[in-house]
Amino acid sequence: MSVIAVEGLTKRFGTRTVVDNVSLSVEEGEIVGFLGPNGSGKTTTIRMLCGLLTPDAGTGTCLGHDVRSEAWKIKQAVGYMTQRFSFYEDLTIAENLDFVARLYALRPRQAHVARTLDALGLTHRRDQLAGALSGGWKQRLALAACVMHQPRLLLLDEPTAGVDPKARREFWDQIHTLAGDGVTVLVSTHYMDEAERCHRIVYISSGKVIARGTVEEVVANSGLVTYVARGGDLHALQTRLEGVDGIEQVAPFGATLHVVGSDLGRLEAAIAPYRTDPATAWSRGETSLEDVFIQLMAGKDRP
Ligand SMILES: Nc1ncnc2c1ncn2[C@@H]1O[C@H](COP(=O)(O)OP(=O)(O)OP(=O)(O)O)[C@@H](O)[C@H]1O
Repeated sequence: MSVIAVEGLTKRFGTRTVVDNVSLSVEEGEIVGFLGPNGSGKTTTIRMLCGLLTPDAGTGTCLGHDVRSEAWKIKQAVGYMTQRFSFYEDLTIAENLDFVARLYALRPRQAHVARTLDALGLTHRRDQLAGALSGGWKQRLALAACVMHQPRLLLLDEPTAGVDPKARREFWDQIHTLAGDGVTVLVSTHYMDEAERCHRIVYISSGKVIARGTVEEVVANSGLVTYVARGGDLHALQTRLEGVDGIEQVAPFGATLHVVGSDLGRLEAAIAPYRTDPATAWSRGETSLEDVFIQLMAGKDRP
């Protein structure tokens, strides 16, 4: 049985439908990335999955519990990390975890706290005040608090926002270790490198799922083709290429310019006049996940 199996989840706030007919199926041990622009409905979907919001329409289960009638069972069973983890800044790491252990009525409490500190590499910092921790260590404490009751499903809402790359890398190593032990993870993120660390991704826009699959599948299904220009005055070239028929995106990447279109023939025709400049070398490039997301976001804005 899938760990998450929901169909047609819908949520309205007033007259606005912010989650519109979302279906998701996630298997044990899978890490699924949940992506989409700000306000697209990721948090609202996650809150329906963890039993904090009742869907206006749709059915399904999380960890085998019904999302409508057994929300209280889901709340106890999942590990949910909110965008803003709140903890007591004037308590130490160990004291914060002890408090969480009380909330979940874990016994023996000290053993649960010690095991979690150890698993998350927090033992040597157990007596540090939470308020004095750097962003990365705060996130690690947040993860510790959400895994201490050993949930089989983690719902993580932008867990690494504002955290430096090294701490994000370590955080993701922890996520993969947990998944290796069979824990299932649904994680929302705006970071492309994090999307690439997921087994699968689901992209939501205006409350609707508009792309899903492995990163390779999502890139391939986008149908986008990319040329890379190198050398010469790339800034001037960018200005000239923007808005040219057949070219949908022009973006600098380091010392190169990525030129993206959705039709190879039209893209090649569009760049042909500029390929005569000997200062600039052109080659076919890999379309990036970021190119695809920019395209998906642009599509949303079209009438
Ligand atoms: N309780 C609420 N009442 C009214 N509108 C809400 C409520 N919660 C969320 N919304 C609106 O629903 C839409 C979706 O919000 P949601 O937080 O689910 O998006 P998100 O994809 O998580 O965004 P972000 O990436 O910025 O976190 C937004 O327009 C938001 O303002």
